[in-house]
Amino acid sequence: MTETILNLAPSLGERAKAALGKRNLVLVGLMGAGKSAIGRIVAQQLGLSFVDTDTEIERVSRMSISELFAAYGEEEFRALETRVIKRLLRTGPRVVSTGGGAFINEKTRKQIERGGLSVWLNADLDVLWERVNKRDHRPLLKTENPKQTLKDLMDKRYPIYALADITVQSRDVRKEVIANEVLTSVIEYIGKDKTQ
Ligand SMILES: Nc1ncnc2c1ncn2[C@@H]1O[C@H](COP(=O)(O)OP(=O)(O)O)[C@@H](O)[C@H]1O
Ligand SMILES: O=C(O)C1=C[C@@H](OP(=O)(O)O)[C@@H](O)[C@H](O)C1
Ligand SMILES: [Mg+2]
Repeated sequence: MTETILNLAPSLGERAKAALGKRNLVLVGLMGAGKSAIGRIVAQQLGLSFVDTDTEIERVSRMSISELFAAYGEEEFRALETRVIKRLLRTGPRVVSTGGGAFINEKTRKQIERGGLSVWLNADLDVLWERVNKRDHRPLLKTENPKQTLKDLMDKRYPIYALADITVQSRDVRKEVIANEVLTSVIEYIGKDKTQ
């Protein structure tokens, strides 16, 4: 006779979802940190919808990020990014993976602070470089020395990413490992935050 053993313990995703309640989860960090890739997995585990802000911007504008930068410049791109993120946060809860510059823009950062829990995927230069140098769709890295550009962006942006609610170290391990660390950190952070 076969016996079915039911595991009734809540999964990591279920526990993190209960902790998160109605809040959005917003991934921030530099290009190549894994925001888009990890956000998708985290959303699956939470049973929430997933949106990558660059993908959403490309959908509404019917242009690629590179085309937008070329046609309208970074300032216009940032204004569009702010509007898109505001709408996505208002219509959540969901997992939102932002583009690397979003959290650096003060207006967008305030929206994220109000509208969700932010997670910085921190990573060192070699990890980022290894990942971004395989593709060429990032307009800010179309420079003579893209690795140095990435380093300059790290110096400028890391103090600001550090303002995020939670930091998780992105590194050379399976994506699922990082995704689980994000979920565990959410549970720990909300457990400690007695104001919620
Ligand atoms: N933990 C990981 N291990 C291996 N590859 C990863 C990991 N996280 C991300 N990647 C890969 O690195 C590249 C950049 O990741 P992506 O999610 O696009 O970064 P971001 O959105 O932060 O710029 C993608 O090809 C992605 O599949
Ligand atoms: O760091 C930035 O300013 C940018 C990062 C990109 O997103 P990823 O961080 O997902 O590559 C994209 O939004 C755009 O190229 C600008
Ligand atoms: Mg991305």
